[in-house]
Amino acid sequence: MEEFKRAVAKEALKFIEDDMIVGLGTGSTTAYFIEYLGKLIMEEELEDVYGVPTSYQARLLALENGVPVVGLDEVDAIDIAVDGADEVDPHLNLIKGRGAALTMEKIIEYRAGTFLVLVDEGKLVERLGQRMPVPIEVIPAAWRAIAEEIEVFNATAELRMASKKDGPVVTDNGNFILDARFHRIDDPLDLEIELNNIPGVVENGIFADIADIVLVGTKDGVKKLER
Ligand SMILES: O=C(CO)[C@H](O)[C@H](O)COP(=O)(O)O
Repeated sequence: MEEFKRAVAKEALKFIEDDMIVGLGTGSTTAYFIEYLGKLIMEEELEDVYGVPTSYQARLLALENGVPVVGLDEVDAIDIAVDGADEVDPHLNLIKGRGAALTMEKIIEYRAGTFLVLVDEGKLVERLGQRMPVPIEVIPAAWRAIAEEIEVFNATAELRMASKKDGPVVTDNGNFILDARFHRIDDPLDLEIELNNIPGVVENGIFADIADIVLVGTKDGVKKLER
């Protein structure tokens, strides 16, 4: 799997040109991309490329690897955003947010000229929710009420607990994460909108209709899927 991640991260570099503003995703696959991007910038093979991080993780990695960072409010536009995903369906709808960075990821990726997704073939599914729950970022005070309300969608939601901290995961925005398992997701776009209509929901991890290109690491090399 690490080999596939490195392969798609390398392939993603072909999409980056001088003078680009690049949205920097979160997770282990994007970490390779940030590392390789930093190398090209340090070797002056790419000039005037700036990264807009989607998380503290992406920001720290960018700084560590020599990718200059700017905030979303400092740029006029984002040329391309590069990020991983947890599931990809045949229409290139995604589930994201295992790393709890889904809100900033969606804010940046929605606005990118091109949204490029990097996955290995194990992330391809016939239907979203087949393997992974849908992460939902919620205002802390509302977590229990929202977890109960989500049952209306034939789903169960669990508060995500931290592993190196006592208590729940707290996102970069100071919120909690609910991981919701749906019996069946027939219409990802509809569910994405419905979930965001619940008061107290900040954002959810369904990314319907926004991925432009998905690079898939397979044992036969990197495959390109386009919408
Ligand atoms: O959505 C994410 C973080 O919020 C990640 O992009 C997603 O979980 C994929 O991560 P990885 O590349 O480590 O498998």
